[in-house]
Amino acid sequence: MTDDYRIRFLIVDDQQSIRKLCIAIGNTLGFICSEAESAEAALAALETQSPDIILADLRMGELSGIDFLASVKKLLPRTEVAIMTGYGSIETAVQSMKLGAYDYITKPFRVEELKIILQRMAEKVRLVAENHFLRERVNTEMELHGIVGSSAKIQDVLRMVGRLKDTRTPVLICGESGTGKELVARAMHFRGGFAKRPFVAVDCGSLVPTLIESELFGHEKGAFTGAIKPKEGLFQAANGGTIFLDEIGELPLDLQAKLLRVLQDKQVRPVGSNQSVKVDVRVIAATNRDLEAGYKTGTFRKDLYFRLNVVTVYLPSLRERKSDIPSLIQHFIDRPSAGREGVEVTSQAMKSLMQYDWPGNVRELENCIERAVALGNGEVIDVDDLPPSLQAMAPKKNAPAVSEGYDSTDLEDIERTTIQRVFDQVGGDKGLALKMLGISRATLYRKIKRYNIDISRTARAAASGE
Ligand SMILES: Nc1ncnc2c1ncn2[C@@H]1O[C@H](COP(=O)(O)OP(=O)(O)OP(=O)(O)O)[C@@H](O)[C@H]1O
Repeated sequence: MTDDYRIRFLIVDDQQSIRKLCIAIGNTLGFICSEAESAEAALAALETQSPDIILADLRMGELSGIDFLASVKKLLPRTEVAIMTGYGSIETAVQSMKLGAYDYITKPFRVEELKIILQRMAEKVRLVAENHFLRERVNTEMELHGIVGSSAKIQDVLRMVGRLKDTRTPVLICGESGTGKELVARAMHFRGGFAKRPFVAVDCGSLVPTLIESELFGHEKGAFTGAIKPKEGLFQAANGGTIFLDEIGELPLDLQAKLLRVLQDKQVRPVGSNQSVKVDVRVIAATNRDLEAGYKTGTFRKDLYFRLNVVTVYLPSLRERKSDIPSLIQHFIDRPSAGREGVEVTSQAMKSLMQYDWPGNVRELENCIERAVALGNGEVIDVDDLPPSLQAMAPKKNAPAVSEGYDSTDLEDIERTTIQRVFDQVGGDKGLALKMLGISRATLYRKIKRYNIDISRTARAAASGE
């Protein structure tokens, strides 16, 4: 994203020679440059263009540089403005900084000096744009890649997400690895009223033990060797939003005590500081370990367990909800990153996918489908495209059909009943059905046709409580 983002630069100065010089510098930095000879002309130009950065002289015509700056900030709050000033007007330059100018440069300046300021401004603009882009992407992904599944177990989880999305209550999510704990935590955050606030995910299991405290709570300059400047911790970064503490069971006991204090006092103390900082953070913790057994054997603090465990959400393993496998597969095939909408799974391959036990749960299924899509011929996923452990489950080609396990009729039945049940639940609302099934519109229409599903009939049946 950063590489493609070309900065739009506007120079505002009444001296043509300065404008020419600045445009030449802007060009060497790869900017898209434009110019205006007065503040009025620049404001008129802003009606049709929105530069990312502006360099403006302080003394130009009738409108003062300060008024110009104030108008730009009002019109385009994300545009960065630097001020050029003569030697005598440094005070005004300082005033302009207070009003939100990025920096100032005194005339005459050296080319290198101006280049550095412009580069820094461009970097800031790119970072802000990138953050915005990432946030949007996460939101879009949340919309597109919601929690897929229509089994009763996953529907219970979705109901919990709905109930908890706007509260600040600590939540503990329990489930095997790859069952979607982080996805559910993100849904609780991004679907609720705090969605615009930060969501910070921390994998407690992968933090270096000696650095966990400073990572979580920050540190002061000189707090330890290598702490050359103060650093904000992840709790402060999540202020106002949610911190997701994954693999909480991996946290060493001394850190568990410190975390408990943070939860009780709602303040953190950076390493090396004698002052605490207030934080307002909603904690969602997750574990694939049995924490209750942990406190009984002394590896997890009982008081912390009860603090975190105000509400528990249990995520079922994939083998407990095999009926969701077809819609998850379709979801992974259809999503834009796979770029393979329309790929079908052969019934032999589907049979293996349904029989397998999925110890790595949805993550393993996701990897398996990604691999199969990449290896496959672009039209179908067959047994040969699956990992060896799944191929072993498939009956040999040309061998007589096995009687146990799922045959293709079972699979079609599962799919038909799943789609039917979803329509019953949503009362014929195709948009909602699409979300719950996690498949594309085209696939849904294909399946409705193939299974001859009468949506209006099911909707009426649902409405009349049949
Ligand atoms: N119900 C679901 N619908 C769609 N995708 C899912 C679902 N559950 C999990 N996934 C996907 O499976 C992958 C693993 O999920 P996630 O990282 O949330 O699991 P986890 O339980 O937090 O794993 P771990 O315990 O290993 O950290 C992710 O890519 C996620 O998007």
